[in-house]
Amino acid sequence: MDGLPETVDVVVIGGGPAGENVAARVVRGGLSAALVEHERLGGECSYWACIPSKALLRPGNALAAARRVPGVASVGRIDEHAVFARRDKFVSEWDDGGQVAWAEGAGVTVVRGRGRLSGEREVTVDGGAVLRANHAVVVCTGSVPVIPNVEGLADVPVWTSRDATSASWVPESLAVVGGGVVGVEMAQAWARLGSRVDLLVRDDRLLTRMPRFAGEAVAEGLRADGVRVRFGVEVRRTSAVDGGARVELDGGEAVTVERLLVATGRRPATSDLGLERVGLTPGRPLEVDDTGLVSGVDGRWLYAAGDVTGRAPVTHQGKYEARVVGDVVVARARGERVSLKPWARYAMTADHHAVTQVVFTDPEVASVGPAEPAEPSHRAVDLPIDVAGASLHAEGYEGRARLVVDTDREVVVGATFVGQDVAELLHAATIAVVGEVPLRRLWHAVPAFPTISEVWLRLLEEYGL
Ligand SMILES: Cc1cc2nc3c(=O)[nH]c(=O)nc-3n(C[C@H](O)[C@H](O)[C@H](O)COP(=O)(O)OP(=O)(O)OC[C@H]3O[C@@H](n4cnc5c(N)ncnc54)[C@H](O)[C@@H]3O)c2cc1C
Ligand SMILES: NC(=O)c1ccc[n+]([C@@H]2O[C@H](COP(=O)([O-])OP(=O)(O)OC[C@H]3O[C@@H](n4cnc5c(N)ncnc54)[C@H](O)[C@@H]3O)[C@@H](O)[C@H]2O)c1
Repeated sequence: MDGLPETVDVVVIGGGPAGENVAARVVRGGLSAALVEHERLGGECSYWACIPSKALLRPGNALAAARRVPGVASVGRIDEHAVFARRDKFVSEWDDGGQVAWAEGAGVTVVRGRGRLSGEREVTVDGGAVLRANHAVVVCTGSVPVIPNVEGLADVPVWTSRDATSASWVPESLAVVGGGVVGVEMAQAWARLGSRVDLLVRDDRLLTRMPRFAGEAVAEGLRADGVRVRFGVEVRRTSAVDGGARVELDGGEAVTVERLLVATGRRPATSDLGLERVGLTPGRPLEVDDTGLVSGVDGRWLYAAGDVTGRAPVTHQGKYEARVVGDVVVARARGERVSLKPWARYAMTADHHAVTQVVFTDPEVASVGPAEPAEPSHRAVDLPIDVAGASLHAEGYEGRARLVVDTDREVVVGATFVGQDVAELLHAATIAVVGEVPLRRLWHAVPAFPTISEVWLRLLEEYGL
């Protein structure tokens, strides 16, 4: 590890989207930063999560959209080789050379190897190099999949989300365990690429953190693609058959498939990080305050951002947290006072009130803030998306929209949209929530005709304006 600085202002462990953003902000603020990454710079999102999964979904969504427009002369079929080739381009053939060049160009020192905390402001990298931080260590190690304890799982060909996003062949049949975001996105992507898919869900609906109508619409979309969606089923045991897996369910029923995708959630990656050296418990999320400062460690030097905190495990919220942490570390290094007041310059307030998420299935689900009324003053305003823009967009357009309104303050606190191409409706809702725009002022934001956004007007009318 020749050439490493002996001390650096900030050491960041984990070079996913969160870690890269912390390092870049710190350097922008005039401090030096070392970014320690033991796999690929860019993290899960770039190579095995957001990017490849969306590259696999987009062709199917485009084809389905074209089929909903009578008069589009000839609509082809999905060419899986072209889909995989485009996906491979988006993940840079799993080569992080471009990311390393970007980081170094931004003035960040990239250090290859697994980093572990070895004392106050100190990180030891595989091979024994020790990095000492003048100001802070920031943990951005992300998350790892949770694999359920099912008898026989070790003996069958299991896919995790890494396999499901990087495979370049289409299994004849695929069972997907888990009705969360990975489960529904990958069930649809692989069904549209040609697999016969069984989606095995232990709950009574999909996407349990979204409004019930969202899960119902996605289930209908999956069924239209031939996915067999089964609710209330638990995998009891699995066994190997003919290069595939026999999956036995509670109640004695079984399915035999070529591959079994386990999509049963993720947990923060903190088990091999040296947390015990600083008085914290390995395996637990890193609890942080709204500046990203880790609780339970004295001296204000340990911060965290991204999936590892368990606050809002999506890329864009992790990057938001990272921008806050980077700026806070710079501000505190300059001796500036940092306010924790909601919506202050250096507080991650959006994590509590305005987390955004898009599920990129067909139909899409786009949400911000609470899915359901969470306080006595909250009221849900629900409508089908039934405006001219929608029916022009796709024949027989079906969608739903919900606003959660705080009736005391008369502001929108949450919104959910379900339907084809609703993802781009989301930012308007996010601005309304974060800006606490009074409904009576929102009334003057006139949606252009004929767009799907006209549903905003209908929602405000439904509320009573
Ligand atoms: C299939 C799938 C699809 C997804 N799609 C979306 C999506 O469309 N939109 C969205 O917003 N979110 C999506 N997510 C979630 C998103 O991937 C995560 O929220 C995001 O990657 C978190 O970023 P992060 O920087 O916190 O962690 P990660 O991206 O996990 O990066 C952490 C990095 O730290 C490194 N690391 C870990 N431990 C160490 C160590 N001790 N030393 C050195 N390096 C270490 C890892 O190698 C990794 O590179 C998806 C997730 C999955 C699984
Ligand atoms: N578009 C996006 O924003 C996007 C896409 C994919 C993933 N992600 C993020 O990645 C993370 C992981 O996604 P995920 O879908 O794996 O997790 P999740 O928590 O969203 O869903 C996990 C699902 O697995 C089920 N489950 C858990 N244990 C089980 C068991 N033992 N047997 C059967 N079912 C079980 C749960 O009931 C749930 O339905 C989430 O935080 C998600 O938000 C985001």
